[in-house]
Amino acid sequence: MFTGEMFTRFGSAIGGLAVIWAMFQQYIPPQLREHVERYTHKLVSFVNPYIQIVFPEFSGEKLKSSEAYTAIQNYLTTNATAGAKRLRADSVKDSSQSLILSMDDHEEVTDVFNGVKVWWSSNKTTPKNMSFSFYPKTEDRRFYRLTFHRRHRELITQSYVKHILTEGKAIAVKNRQRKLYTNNASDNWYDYKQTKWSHVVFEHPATFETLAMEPSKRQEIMNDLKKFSKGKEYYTKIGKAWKRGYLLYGPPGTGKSTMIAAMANFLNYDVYDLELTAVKDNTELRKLLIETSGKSIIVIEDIDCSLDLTGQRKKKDKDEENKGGDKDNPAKKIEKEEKKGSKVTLSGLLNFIDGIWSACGGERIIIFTTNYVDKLDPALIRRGRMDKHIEMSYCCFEAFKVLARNYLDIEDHGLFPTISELFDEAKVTPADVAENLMPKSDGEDAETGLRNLIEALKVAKELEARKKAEEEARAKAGKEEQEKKENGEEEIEKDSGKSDKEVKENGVINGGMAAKDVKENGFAA
Ligand SMILES: Nc1ncnc2c1ncn2[C@@H]1O[C@H](COP(=O)(O)OP(=O)(O)OP(=O)(O)O)[C@@H](O)[C@H]1O
Repeated sequence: MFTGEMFTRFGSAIGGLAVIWAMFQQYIPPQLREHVERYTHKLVSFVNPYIQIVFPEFSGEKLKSSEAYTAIQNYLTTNATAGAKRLRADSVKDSSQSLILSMDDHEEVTDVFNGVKVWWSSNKTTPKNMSFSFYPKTEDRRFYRLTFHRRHRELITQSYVKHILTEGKAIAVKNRQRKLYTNNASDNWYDYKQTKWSHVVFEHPATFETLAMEPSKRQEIMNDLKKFSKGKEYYTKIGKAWKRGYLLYGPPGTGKSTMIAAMANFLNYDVYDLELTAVKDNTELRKLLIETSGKSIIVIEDIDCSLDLTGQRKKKDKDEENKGGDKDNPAKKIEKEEKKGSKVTLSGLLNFIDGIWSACGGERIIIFTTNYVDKLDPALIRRGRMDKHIEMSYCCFEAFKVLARNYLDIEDHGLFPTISELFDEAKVTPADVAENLMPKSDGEDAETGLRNLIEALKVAKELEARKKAEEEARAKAGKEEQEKKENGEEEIEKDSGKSDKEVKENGVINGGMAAKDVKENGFAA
């Protein structure tokens, strides 16, 4: 127990030390002071069994932000701040809503690794008389200090520090604000009309859980993506660039864009939405490719409309040109040039997908989408380039159940059997189904949505039946026409056979008659 007397003694001892320290600072020459301080430190560390490692926020000659510091910050924020009493809240760049909590200055937390306890403290120093500073905004030098017992030196320096850095980096990848990039023409005068990536925060809510498609197909895609994202060693082993191409095809509204968002969220990748028509030429395309980061999905939507990439269309254009069509029609020519807008060629695009540059910068997924897969040049989508072809098709009952869960919060309903039957005969896209299920007013119940859908399915079924009947009628008419043609030809053949016979028997063809006449009458017709 402290008594009043002890407090007094303690106070006067501290006061005495402070006076000695002040005199030491003032009267002892700097060189001697340095020596004294050095030996004091040595003495203290000899007696003190604890070791300390300091991780400064900025390091190197150019005072670059230290990766280790950031990794430690992430690690401590996630794993150790539960024990901290004073936290600092910083807002996240590009997001007005998220905050990052980290240890406040001079706060200390503990961590345990393989049963060994360590101490982390967050500190800062403010250098005096800094006339010029490399530091952004502040002159404070922040650092983390790790303290541990010297008997664990090997474990901490060799395993724990490595563990912290790996974990911290993984947390950074997980927590990072993902971005959606698109290529726009630059506003700068010096590179006017060069396209550049610009970005916004990627915040699409689609996931594989909310994606309406057949469950086995969905699982197959998820497995494929997982295998790819963990396949660094495998790709190195087989000597192939770490990238994968997906072709998503199907009618509008079947969820191609939604699938891309779900893939990006599943893998935690950035998305580069490449507008090919805005790219000037192959060189610019390559430049854009090099600027993309790893862990990203590069998307070219509606590839069939993006460029004149199909062999057939090229051939058609050539034929037209040969006929002189566009040569004589300047307006048409200009219109065609404007439509082209870009000089990116098929070979330029193939190079983009699997040329030597496509291997730089880490793992990437390239996705093409199209509503008309038949229009694409087979070279563009052959396996190896577009490794996986995914058909996004009309809604089936299984896919509907996902949408019912998403939109109406129901797993089952008395109307489901009716809906299931209708799906067998009606072609509707998931977008149509979603639109019908979405409540139109507050308080609208699930049954109203389902009944709306049933009506829409009935209409679609009728349409489908009418289309089928029309097709059948057209096919029948075609067949009849063909038969008529064949019969007609037979008749003609019959007729012509008869006349041949007649000719043989009567010699009544012009030439024959003429010959006969000549013989009989002595003149030629
Ligand atoms: N499979 C699906 N799962 C969940 N929602 C879907 C699905 N398909 C479509 N939708 C809904 O329909 C809307 C349109 O879908 P999306 O844009 O993904 O279709 P798309 O096939 O890319 O169409 P387009 O070819 O016209 O670009 C989405 O916002 C989504 O709400």
